[in-house]
Amino acid sequence: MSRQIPESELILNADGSIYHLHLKPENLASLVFTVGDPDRVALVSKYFDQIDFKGNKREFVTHTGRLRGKRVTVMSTGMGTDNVEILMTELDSLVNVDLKTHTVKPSETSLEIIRLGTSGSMQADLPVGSLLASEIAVGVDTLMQFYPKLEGSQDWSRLVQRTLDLTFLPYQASASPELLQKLPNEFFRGVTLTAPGFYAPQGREIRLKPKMDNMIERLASLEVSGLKMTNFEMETAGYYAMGQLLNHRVLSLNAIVANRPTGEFDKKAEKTVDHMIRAALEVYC
Ligand SMILES: O=P(O)(O)O[C@H]1O[C@H](CO)[C@@H](O)[C@H]1O
Ligand SMILES: O=c1cc[nH]c(=O)[nH]1
Repeated sequence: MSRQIPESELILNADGSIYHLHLKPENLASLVFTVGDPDRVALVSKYFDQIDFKGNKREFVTHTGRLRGKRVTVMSTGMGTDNVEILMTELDSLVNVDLKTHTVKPSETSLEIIRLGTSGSMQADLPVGSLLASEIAVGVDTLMQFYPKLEGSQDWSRLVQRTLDLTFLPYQASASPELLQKLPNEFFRGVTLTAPGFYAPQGREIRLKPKMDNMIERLASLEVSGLKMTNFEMETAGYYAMGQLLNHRVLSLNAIVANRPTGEFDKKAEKTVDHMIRAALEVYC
């Protein structure tokens, strides 16, 4: 008999749904698209053939339905890896924990989770309007200081730690190879820096000057095994690390809406995001 998880650790709402996501197991499909912005959920589910469930709590808005006969969920997460930790843990609990007995189920279920997010390019020749799949992500947040050590190469983590003179070791994790290999060639492949903020942690200056000079140039010139770092966003490394630890297949797709070296923002960002959504639904549904 596995450990009984205290009700203060696996918290359920009065209706039996899981604490933050406000979902019951039957509300979730095994293919889950995630977006940061709650308003983007409907921009994905409008392409479903039918929507059978709608729910929301805080920044977590969920629609579940069917597309071409396949059951599919889309949900929003808000911004940042702190939200991703909640999302991944509660999604995992919905499929791998018996919510009635508060015990881990004897057999494990693996979800397919695909992030459809926006991102800023670090490379002048990765223009706004492009689509990019994060092959590797490096998290410069401290989430993984609290979880077991990740398997696999941490070469990028050490290089980024030295380059940014960080007092802690960042973490590195990869996309699901099965999900990645299904993508058409119009998606660039890249190495993504997951930042714990949008402004100084991505080298932006409004009134406050980032502590670090030339952050974008420094990161963009790094190379490991012939790969360069390509883009900034705020969730992917959290997804990949939690996915690896919990055995779910995860892929992060990015609509490039800003080019940091050229200073350009995508005037057709909504179209670029829609293009990414349609391409992803075509491949995975
Ligand atoms: O467009 P989303 O999915 O929110 O993703 C990106 O946009 C937000 C910042 O504007 C961060 O969440 C970042 O990761
Ligand atoms: O530059 C960008 C654009 C979108 N999201 C980010 O996190 N950074």
